[in-house]
Amino acid sequence: MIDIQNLSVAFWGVKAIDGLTAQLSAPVCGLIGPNGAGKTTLVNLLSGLVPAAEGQVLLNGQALLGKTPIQRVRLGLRRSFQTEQVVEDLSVWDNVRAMLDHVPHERGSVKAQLTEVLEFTELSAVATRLGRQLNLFQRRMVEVAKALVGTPRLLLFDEPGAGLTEQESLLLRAAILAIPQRFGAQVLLIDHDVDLIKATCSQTLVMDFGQCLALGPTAQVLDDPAVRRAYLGG
Ligand SMILES: Nc1ncnc2c1ncn2[C@@H]1O[C@H](COP(=O)(O)OP(=O)(O)OP(=O)(O)O)[C@@H](O)[C@H]1O
Repeated sequence: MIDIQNLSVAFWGVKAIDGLTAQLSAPVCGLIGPNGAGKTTLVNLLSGLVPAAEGQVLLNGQALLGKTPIQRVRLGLRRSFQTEQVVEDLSVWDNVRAMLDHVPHERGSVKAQLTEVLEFTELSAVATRLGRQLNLFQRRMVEVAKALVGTPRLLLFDEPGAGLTEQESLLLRAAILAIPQRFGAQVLLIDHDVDLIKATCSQTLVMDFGQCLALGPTAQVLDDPAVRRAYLGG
């Protein structure tokens, strides 16, 4: 559960997030909005990369703001970036294993955990392949696998579907949908692919000019005339 209370983030006096209040409780939540709406700023704020000017954010009841990025990782917060952070000279196995050096891991042995997340992300067959030998989809799935090791509680996925083929997008969709139950983590998904949002997110927050334009069940939100005007061009 992400509880955002009256949150503002400013860059040089310009408010990228402006008094945002939202309770995101669904297992998979969508975050959409036009370019410049403040979506990436919100993810950066949650991960501890930018400070808040005011407000509060609670993750499962625990205050996030004021904690360092690594303290947030230890609380179970994980994120993927728009540009994948795969180490080119490390194998898939070692890319994911490197993440385990930084996170508490209680679920069985290292080997068992890596085997589990590589199987879940359909990367077992390429576990020994180097980062630079992977295609875009495999690189994206390495990001997902890295987010799943340890004890994740909240996964922030920033446009994981961008540039994927329809078939790859379907595989990603199935993985995202299965995460909450299989790993006990909530997912916050930013993507411009409305079909991906519709298929995976039961609750969606629409941001515009750093504010909440709409929040609620995804189908209802996407039908909202204000959302259609601001974002869907209808
Ligand atoms: N580091 C920064 N310095 C100054 N302004 C910034 C910075 N980061 C973001 N902004 C501004 O904050 C606003 C929100 O940007 P943000 O990247 O969060 O939007 P977004 O919704 O993620 O957009 P997109 O869909 O294009 O990724 C924009 O006006 C942007 O120019």
